[in-house]
Amino acid sequence: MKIQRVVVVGTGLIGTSVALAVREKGAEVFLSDRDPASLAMAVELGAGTPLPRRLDRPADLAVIAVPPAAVAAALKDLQKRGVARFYTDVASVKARPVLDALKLGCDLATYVPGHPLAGRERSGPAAARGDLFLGRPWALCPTEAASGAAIEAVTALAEACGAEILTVDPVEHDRAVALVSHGPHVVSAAMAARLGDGTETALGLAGQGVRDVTRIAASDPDLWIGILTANAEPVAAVLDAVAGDLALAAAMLRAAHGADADVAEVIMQKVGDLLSRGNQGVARIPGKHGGGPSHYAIVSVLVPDSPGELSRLFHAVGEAGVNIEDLSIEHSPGLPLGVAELSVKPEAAEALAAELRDRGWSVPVRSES
Ligand SMILES: NC(=O)C1=CN([C@@H]2O[C@H](COP(=O)(O)OP(=O)(O)OC[C@H]3O[C@@H](n4cnc5c(N)ncnc54)[C@H](O)[C@@H]3O)[C@@H](O)[C@H]2O)C=CC1
Ligand SMILES: O=C(O)C(=O)Cc1ccc(O)cc1
Repeated sequence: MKIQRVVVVGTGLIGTSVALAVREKGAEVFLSDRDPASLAMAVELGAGTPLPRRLDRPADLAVIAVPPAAVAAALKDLQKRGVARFYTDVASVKARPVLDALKLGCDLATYVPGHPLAGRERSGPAAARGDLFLGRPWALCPTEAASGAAIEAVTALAEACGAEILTVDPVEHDRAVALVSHGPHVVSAAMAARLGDGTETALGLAGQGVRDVTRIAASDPDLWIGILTANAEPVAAVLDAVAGDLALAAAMLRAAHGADADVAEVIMQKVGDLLSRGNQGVARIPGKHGGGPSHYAIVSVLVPDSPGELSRLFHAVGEAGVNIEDLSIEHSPGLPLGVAELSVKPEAAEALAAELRDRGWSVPVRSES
């Protein structure tokens, strides 16, 4: 099935990313948001046109991309207005929206709850990207009431976004994401919160490790309060287990400190066990399927920390005829250099690196996918 007309309600990060992805596949997209500024920006970005109060005929599918607690009411309203033949949502929790929809008397035959396991730590349409879902898991949680045609339509949406579909029961979904998404979010926030007490010197020494561990802690607290509230018990169970490991590690470190070397070595085995279990856990995370946003090659360039240097670099890349697909800048405060990581099409990377070196830029030999 090809979905040709899509309505997206909630033009934030996820809604606008879905809209951009299906637009790229040729679908006609109608957008709606309770915040006129979000809607205007999504339209400006080319994600679609504003949803009129009445469509001449229903869309194939409506995608509800609003906070979890607002999903069921939006579904009820859209179904009442007959906006689409089928409906889905993208909320990070699944059991609660289904229960709410049931309570509000929504039609569950045309509704297939969904959740793309892809996102960013930034909110709003400006952070959206059409390739956000490439190769990422997309959970579908159809209830028994869902019609085959509804499942087909929502499957077609996830496929059009380039995602890998996984069908899972809503309650099992929520337990699973407590482990792989919601628990990690709180752990990241807890570590990032410690940085509030850090001295300037400590923060000046921040390297990639602390950035990796705390990246998602920059996310919108209001959105996450809604997610955690709707998945409280499973998340609490993950946090208890993590807290147990951390408390044991702290106790062992104290016990080892000041103990005789041979005793300390035995005590530190316990901490070593945790680190080894950590290695095993990381190894269990499946690689991304298909080509995701990170299938670009990265060309790293050392950039002096002085005015105009980045603009000089971008000019040089432009002169080389290469498009920058994505960009990140690693810079530790106080250091005279930063590293600009330019994501470019893999076939352009080698020539770009050579061209930049010719122009006097320092480009360490490294290219990753
Ligand atoms: N942020 C992330 O990385 C991910 C978020 N999700 C889920 O996607 C949904 C949207 O999250 P984001 O796009 O990150 O949030 P966002 O804050 O970027 O966008 C949400 C948008 O919904 C609008 N909105 C809120 N209530 C509304 C209503 N009743 N009617 C119409 N518009 C309404 C807001 O004005 C805002 O523009 C949430 O349910 C979230 O759990 C799913 C995967 C990843
Ligand atoms: O930023 C990231 O890497 C994420 O993993 C974001 C994310 C947030 C919420 C979700 O429901 C799914 C994914």
